[in-house]
Amino acid sequence: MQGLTVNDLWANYGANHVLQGVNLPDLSPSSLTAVIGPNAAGKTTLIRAISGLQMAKGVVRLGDVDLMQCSWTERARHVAYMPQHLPDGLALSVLETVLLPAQVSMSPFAGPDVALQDRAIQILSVLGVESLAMQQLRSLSGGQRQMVALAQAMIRDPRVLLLDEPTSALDPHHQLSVMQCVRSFTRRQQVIGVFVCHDLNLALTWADQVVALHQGRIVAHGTPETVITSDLLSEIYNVQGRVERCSKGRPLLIYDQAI
Ligand SMILES: Nc1ncnc2c1ncn2[C@@H]1O[C@H](COP(=O)(O)OP(=O)(O)OP(=O)(O)O)[C@@H](O)[C@H]1O
Repeated sequence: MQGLTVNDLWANYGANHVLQGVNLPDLSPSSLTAVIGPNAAGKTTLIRAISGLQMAKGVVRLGDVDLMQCSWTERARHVAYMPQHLPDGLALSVLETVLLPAQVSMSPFAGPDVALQDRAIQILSVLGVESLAMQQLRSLSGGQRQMVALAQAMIRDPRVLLLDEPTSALDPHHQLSVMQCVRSFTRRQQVIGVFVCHDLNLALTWADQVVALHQGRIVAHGTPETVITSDLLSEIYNVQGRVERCSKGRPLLIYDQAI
């Protein structure tokens, strides 16, 4: 099985050293990992560095493949990144937007790929937004655009799926359906899933493991309940809080106050 290895990863914006030797635990196929941490901790930079969109130094390997040495196209075949927001001003329909990255490597003279279009519709339908297929992207709400961005990443059939706050604009129903969809996609296709989130209850509920990033360094990793603790909340978020059990026995994070 082709696990993802990230070791000693460094990235900076000028004098701002955003990632300072990040070592992730081994990320295995079919697993879902949440990256948590306060604002400006470096979470987006980390997953962009893994995808190759952000310049970085260090080790990023997928099984035997050294992703740092791959061409951009080869890296993009292995790794898909879903941004927090799709760029504004794209004069494309939803279907065209979803198909765009999957068609980049095709000849401009190739006819329409019907199988790919069917697959795009099928992914939109799993996300519950197939009725939007012919609408213009710029006419959609923030939450609808977020689901289109997810469909765009999924259609590429990546080995690694990197999601930047995939549910931040979604209502509770769509948060649940998107996370169910992501989890079944990673398990069924043996994909390595990584999502950045600020909603720690989302991490407690959906992640197999959690990585906590603070000031560009990993300060904790492990199962959700071993990482998301009162101590961690006060240490990196300056918040007093606790993990309780709901009536169904599931862990639930309660925030008491800012410190
Ligand atoms: N394009 C950029 N140019 C310069 N500095 C940047 C750029 N993008 C991010 N930074 C800086 O890098 C640091 C880490 O940013 P990053 O977006 O990775 O953090 P984050 O943990 O994802 O934050 P948030 O939770 O607020 O989204 C911040 O100090 C930010 O100001």
